[in-house]
Amino acid sequence: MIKLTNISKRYGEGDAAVHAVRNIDLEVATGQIMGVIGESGAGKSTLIRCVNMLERPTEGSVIVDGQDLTQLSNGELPSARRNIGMIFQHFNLLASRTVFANVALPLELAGMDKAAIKQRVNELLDLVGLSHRASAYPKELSGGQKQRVAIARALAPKPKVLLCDEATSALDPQTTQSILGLLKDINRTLGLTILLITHEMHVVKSICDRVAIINNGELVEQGDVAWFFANARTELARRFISSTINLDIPEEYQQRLSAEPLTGALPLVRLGFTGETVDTPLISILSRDLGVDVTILSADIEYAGGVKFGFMLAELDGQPTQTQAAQAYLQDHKIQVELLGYVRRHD
Ligand SMILES: Nc1ncnc2c1ncn2[C@@H]1O[C@H](COP(=O)(O)OP(=O)(O)OP(=O)(O)O)[C@@H](O)[C@H]1O
Repeated sequence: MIKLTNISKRYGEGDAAVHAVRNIDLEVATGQIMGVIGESGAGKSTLIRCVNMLERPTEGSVIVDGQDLTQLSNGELPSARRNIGMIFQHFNLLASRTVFANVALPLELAGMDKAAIKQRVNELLDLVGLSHRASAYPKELSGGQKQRVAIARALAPKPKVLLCDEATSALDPQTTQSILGLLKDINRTLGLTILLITHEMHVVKSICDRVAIINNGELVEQGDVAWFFANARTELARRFISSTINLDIPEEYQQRLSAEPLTGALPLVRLGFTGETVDTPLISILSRDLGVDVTILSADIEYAGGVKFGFMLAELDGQPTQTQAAQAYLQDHKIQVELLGYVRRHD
């Protein structure tokens, strides 16, 4: 649905030039939710604004629904943009218009007749749960409600793609979750393709199917969300991931941890669950069939991108041959096993 090929965007010329985006290739399939994550200044806003030509890329092509937008003149862009809705961090509602009139605006501009506008706006307000606030003004709404109005307005021309520019960054955690839930619902019910940018990994984890990381204007890594959480290669990606997962080894265990398998010390392992992990009642099997007791120190197992993934820190208690067999069993079931060391028993 969206295909960016070799996109670069440079602001300014010569020594003062800023290369905000460099040689990015990115594809978002129809019906998918793709998240682009990066730190401040990485080039996220520039990239997403290139998708609807709010910024014209210096190089590369932007194909949305089969149409190369870089080939269109400024006069041809408005009609192509009807296929592409956009929402923003600060909502960008018109303060002088009611909720109803804000949502109606793109339909008025498209020349739709009044009765049809009324019907469509009412449908949209129903979809975003704001029918009861149709005659309110933006200043009378909460942040979450304002973003719902912005979503309804973006959906009014029935776009095939929705671009979300840090759409939840100005909202508190609970409101963020409700807006993300709404976006996911819309994605499912309308089959809408969504490209979002964010600096928060939990946004990606909550609703995205795929994720791409950008740094210094370049695409660093991309993949399915579940795969990514367990397999990310770069330090930056790991940093984003660990911002959502707390799997530190408790202090008390750190002190008793050694790299060598001292007599009587028990292996401490970090288990990684990915989209490929075979669903298995692993703790019962390790203890019943392999004679290994498992003590879970901490675990963060989540459901994202349609699969379970996450990590677990666990101590394996048994004879060395048994704990080795247990690790082999886990690996056979596509659980990643990282041996962190051996924990001495209390003196
Ligand atoms: N209109 C502009 N003129 C000149 N430089 C710009 C312009 N817009 C962005 N930049 C520069 O391009 C780089 C990327 O900015 P961009 O806003 O795309 O990053 P971002 O990842 O969205 O950051 P943030 O999360 O802080 O908004 C930055 O160095 C920024 O200063």
